[in-house]
Amino acid sequence: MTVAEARLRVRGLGRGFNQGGGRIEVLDGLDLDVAAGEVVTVSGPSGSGKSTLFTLLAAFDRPDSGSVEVLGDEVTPLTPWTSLAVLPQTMGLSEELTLAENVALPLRMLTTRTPEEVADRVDSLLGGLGVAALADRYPLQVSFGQRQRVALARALAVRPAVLLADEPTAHLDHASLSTVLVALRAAADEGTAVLVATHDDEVHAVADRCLVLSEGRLVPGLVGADGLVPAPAGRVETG
Ligand SMILES: Nc1ncnc2c1ncn2[C@@H]1O[C@H](COP(=O)(O)OP(=O)(O)OP(=O)(O)O)[C@@H](O)[C@H]1O
Repeated sequence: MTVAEARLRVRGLGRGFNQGGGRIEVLDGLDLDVAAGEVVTVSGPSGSGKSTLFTLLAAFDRPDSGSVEVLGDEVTPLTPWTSLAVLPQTMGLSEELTLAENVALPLRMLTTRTPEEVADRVDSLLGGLGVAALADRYPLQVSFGQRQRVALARALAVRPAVLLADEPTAHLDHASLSTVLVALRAAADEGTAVLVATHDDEVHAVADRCLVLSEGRLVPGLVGADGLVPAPAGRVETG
């Protein structure tokens, strides 16, 4: 993958923590490229460092070493959602706004769409994720899984260059899961580079590459619902 092709480019990422009088290096020279149009999954045993990695990729924390770039620019807390949209496990929806208003917010703030165009995009996203009927409710008036899909709609609203999604299917039934898989795949097909932390075999199945966090680096493979399994031939490449 060339520099121009990689929308998300991570080099030599390092992060360690002091623990019990010693120090553990959770990420140790991690490299990763994700190109436009790719869905890449990251899995790993509990404690392998997935949250640490996503926290650094989203610039919620600073690495000890290495770099994270989106579209050639170092990621910072000010990187706009049009470049890097983040779907954290906590989702971060505004409780004072309806679900439709939550999805409309980044469109209003970051794009020049007319109110009608914003409404159309919101309808389309909520419809695609099966939550259109809930548009006028507030986040605390819907289920966790419904909030999760609205948060995904909001993250995808501005067609970001890169989407980071942390366990986006963790609380979904099969029908809801399917809508999320379709939305992730559609976002990639429209050009977004999608990186998903997941242990869900159905997410692995729609991914272009599956990577496992092991000893502080990403290697081909996946950790699914049944634990660590070899990567399916032909679908997994190096990070
Ligand atoms: N702020 C911190 N201080 C000390 N140690 C930390 C800190 N944050 C994470 N760690 C340690 O770093 C390691 C990786 O943690 P992390 O939360 O990234 O793992 P994970 O793969 O996301 O785990 P899980 O799947 O259980 O959520 C763990 O050993 C954890 O105890």
